Amino acid sequence: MPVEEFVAGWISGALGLVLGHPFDTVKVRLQTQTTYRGIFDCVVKTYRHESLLGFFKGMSFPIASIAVVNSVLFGVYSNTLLALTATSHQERRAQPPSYAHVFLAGCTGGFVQVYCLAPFDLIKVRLQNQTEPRARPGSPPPRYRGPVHCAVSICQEEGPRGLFRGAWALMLRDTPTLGIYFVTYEWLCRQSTPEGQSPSSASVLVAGGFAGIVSWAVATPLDVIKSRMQMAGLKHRVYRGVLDCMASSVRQEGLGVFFRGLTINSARAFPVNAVTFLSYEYLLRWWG
Ligand SMILES: C[N+](C)(C)CCCC[C@H](N)C(=O)O
Repeated sequence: MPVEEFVAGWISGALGLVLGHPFDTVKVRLQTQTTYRGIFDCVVKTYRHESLLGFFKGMSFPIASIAVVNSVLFGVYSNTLLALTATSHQERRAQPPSYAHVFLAGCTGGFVQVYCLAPFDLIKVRLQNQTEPRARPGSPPPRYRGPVHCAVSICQEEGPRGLFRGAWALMLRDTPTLGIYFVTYEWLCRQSTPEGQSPSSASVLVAGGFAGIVSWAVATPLDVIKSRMQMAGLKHRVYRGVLDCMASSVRQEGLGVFFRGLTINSARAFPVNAVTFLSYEYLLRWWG
C-alpha cells in the first residue's frame, strides 16, 4: 500500500488548516451562537474581546489531528482508486479513472476519516465556542482549559461516547460530499489540462479551491446540524437525533438556519483547499 499518499495528505492538510482556522472560528460562532449580527460583527467582537489570538483558539489540536484525518482521507482515497482501477497516482494522468470510480473512492475516504475526525472536531467546536477573553487574575477560568482537559472532562461528564456526539451528522455530511470534492477537483483539472499531461500549478490551485467551495456548499446544512449536536447538552438543549435537531432548528429559526456559515465556509474553503491540493500534488511529484 503506497504510504506517500498518507504523508502528503498529512502535510498538505496541516498547511491548509492554519490558513483557514480564523475563518473556521468565525463560522462555528455564527452557527452556534445568536449574539452576532453577521460575519463582520463577529470578527470585530472577537478581535475586541479576545485580540487576534481569539481567531486561533482551538488550533493546536486540529493541527495535530489533521495529521491523522487528512492522511486517512487522501491515503484511503488514493488506495481505493488503486484497488478500483489498478493505476497508481503517477499513472493516473495517462489513464484517467472514471468519475464514478473517483466518486466512490472519495466517499470511501470520507466515510473512513469520520471515525478519526469526530472526537477531534467535537473538541475543536467546544473550544472555539468559549468566548471568554484570555484568563485575567480574578476572572473565572473557562470551562475547558485546553484540548486535553476538554477531552478528559467530556469523558468524565458524558462518558467516552460523549466524544462522538454528532458523529452521525458528520458521517452524513462527509461521505457524499467528499465524493463530490474529488470529482470536482478531477473534473476541473481535466478541463484545463491537455490530455495525458499533469495539471499546472494554477490549474491545481483553482480546481482545489473550487472543489472546496462546491463540497462545502453542499455540506453546510449538515454542518450546522453537526455543530449543534456537538454543542448540545452544554446549552441545556437536547436533541433526540439528527432529524430532531433539524426539525427543532427549523421550527425556531426558519429554513435559513441551514445556510448559516455558508459565506464564511466558502471564503475559507478556497484558500484552504487550493493549498491542500497544490502541496499534495507537489509532494507526490517530488517523491514520484
Ligand atoms: C466534505 N467537506 C466539505 C465537509 C470537507 C471537504 C474539505 C476538507 C478540507 N480539509 C477543509 O477543511 O476544507
